Amino acid sequence: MSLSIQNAARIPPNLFATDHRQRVLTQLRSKHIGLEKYIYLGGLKERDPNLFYEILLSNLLEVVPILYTPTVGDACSNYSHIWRRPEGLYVTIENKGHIREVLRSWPAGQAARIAVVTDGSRILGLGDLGANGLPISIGKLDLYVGGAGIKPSTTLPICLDLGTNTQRFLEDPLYIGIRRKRPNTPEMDDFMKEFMEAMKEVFPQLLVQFEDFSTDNAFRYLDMFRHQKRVFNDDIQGTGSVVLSGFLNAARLASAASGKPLSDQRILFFGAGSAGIGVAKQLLSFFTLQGMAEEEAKKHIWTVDSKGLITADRKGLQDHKIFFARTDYQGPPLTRLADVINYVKPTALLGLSTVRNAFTEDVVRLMASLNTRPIIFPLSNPVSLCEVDYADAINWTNGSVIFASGSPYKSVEFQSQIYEPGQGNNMYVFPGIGLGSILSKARHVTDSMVEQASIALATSLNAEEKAAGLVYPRLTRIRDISAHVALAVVRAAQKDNVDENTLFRNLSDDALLDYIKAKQWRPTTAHLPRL
Ligand SMILES: NC(=O)C1=CN([C@@H]2O[C@H](COP(=O)(O)OP(=O)(O)OC[C@H]3O[C@@H](n4cnc5c(N)ncnc54)[C@H](O)[C@@H]3O)[C@@H](O)[C@H]2O)C=CC1
Ligand SMILES: CC(=O)C(=O)O
Ligand SMILES: [Mg+2]
Repeated sequence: MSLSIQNAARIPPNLFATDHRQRVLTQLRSKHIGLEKYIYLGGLKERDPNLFYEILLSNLLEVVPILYTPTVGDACSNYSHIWRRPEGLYVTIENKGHIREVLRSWPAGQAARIAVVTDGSRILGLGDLGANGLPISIGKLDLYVGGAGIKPSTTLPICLDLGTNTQRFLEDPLYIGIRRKRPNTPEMDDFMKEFMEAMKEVFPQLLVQFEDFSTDNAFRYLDMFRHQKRVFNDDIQGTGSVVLSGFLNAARLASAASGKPLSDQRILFFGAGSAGIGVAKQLLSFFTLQGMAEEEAKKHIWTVDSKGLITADRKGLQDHKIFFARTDYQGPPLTRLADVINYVKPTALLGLSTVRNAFTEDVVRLMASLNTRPIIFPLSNPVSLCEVDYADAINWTNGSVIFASGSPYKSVEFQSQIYEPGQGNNMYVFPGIGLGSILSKARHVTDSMVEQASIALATSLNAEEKAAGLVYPRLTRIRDISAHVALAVVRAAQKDNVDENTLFRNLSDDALLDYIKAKQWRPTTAHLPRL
């Protein structure tokens, strides 16, 4: 018997590709725990990557919350226990001195175009998970493939294993990382410099997305490398971009309801870490795009951290908090959120604090009493750390809230009406920022590329989405949206003269959009399991 006949005989006679897709979905749906679904999908990706991406693309609303927030949070928290096979690259502090060789071991070699790199020190809002952080890099890259059509073989998930300061992992016999505490700043700086140099040498075309570094290091390494390398920070820039976008649409809805000018927005940030300050800086554009000077725009933004309203007279203020520290508040420290709201009278309350249910009934009702349509964005991930649940926000505002959360919520029925939440998550922009940067071979990711991505997303709502009062487009359109975002990113790269690939300069927008869409990788359909 020939080998091919032997192989064919291993496929059951009545196996058809369409049925098999349904079989896979049935198997997935038979699992009732998120983490089990995550493990199942990981196995599917290993067995049949094509089918995995097909299932992802045709069931985005069901599958994204498993591969990404919230379930990826469980996967990271438990990664040492659920680990099955190598899925990405670990570069450890012990590799210092020969990081190039470690990078060269990546099977796809120079084909890599996009790497998501975490050091596991602040995974979502779950803290220092050390080497368990790898699934966040994998999940983000699944969205690059699903959302933007980046070819799977060109993606590179990396976890930098520099140790962990979380004692329970150091004591866990199954912990997969190096058993040591994290290095001090000079040691980490040396490591990061060697790592980034080696990345550029081994993968000259590669764009690096920094992900879930603890706040100080997030700002530090973005500042250190952004003007030398192809790199951006998703938590600072990606989140800034996506929230500006949702905010542009939310402010229009609020302004239409109140009759007040758009520029009257007063924005209160609850949480002032990499995400909070990253978003606050990007939201300055909301005002400057309307012609306001930056100094004036800054006056429309207040920030709160675990010690209360951030004021310039506070001792030992971390560097990243200084820019928005208020100089105009005199009085005792304002530590209760309700007191800060009574003082600031915000039109918008944005949560990036990791504090579950911090937006209590009092707080939400207070926002509703101050505004016809209060903008409330509880953006902390995963759902277990969200500042307020959607159903509560709808109930406590009698349906008037304009809402977007970091992790997904289901629609809510209130007084016989269905309300649909927005999801203000950087997943709406990083795939398009990456795609546009890769296609234009951008030397750097400039501020204008990030801002234009945001505007492209904000203007991508179709008539039906606008009529439904949404602030973000539906996720099911993510491929199309990412293509529009990528187009805006390419154009901004050209204006900033950072496009090494200048071939697109003479193309019309329509022609370039067609080109981008044609470049999007798609899984082949109607196949049977591989032998
Ligand atoms: N929706 C999205 O796309 C994104 C959401 N995030 C989420 O944002 C959250 C924060 O991330 P980072 O800024 O990097 O973390 P971080 O830990 O640096 O920042 C948290 C901030 O919240 C403040 N805070 C903590 N407890 C508080 C309390 N009781 N009252 C007031 N403020 C308090 C801290 O002082 C700090 O300023 C995480 O949950 C993360 O998942 C981050 C990036 C993107
Ligand atoms: C969404 C994301 O990047 C975060 O929560 O860190
Ligand atoms: Mg992140």
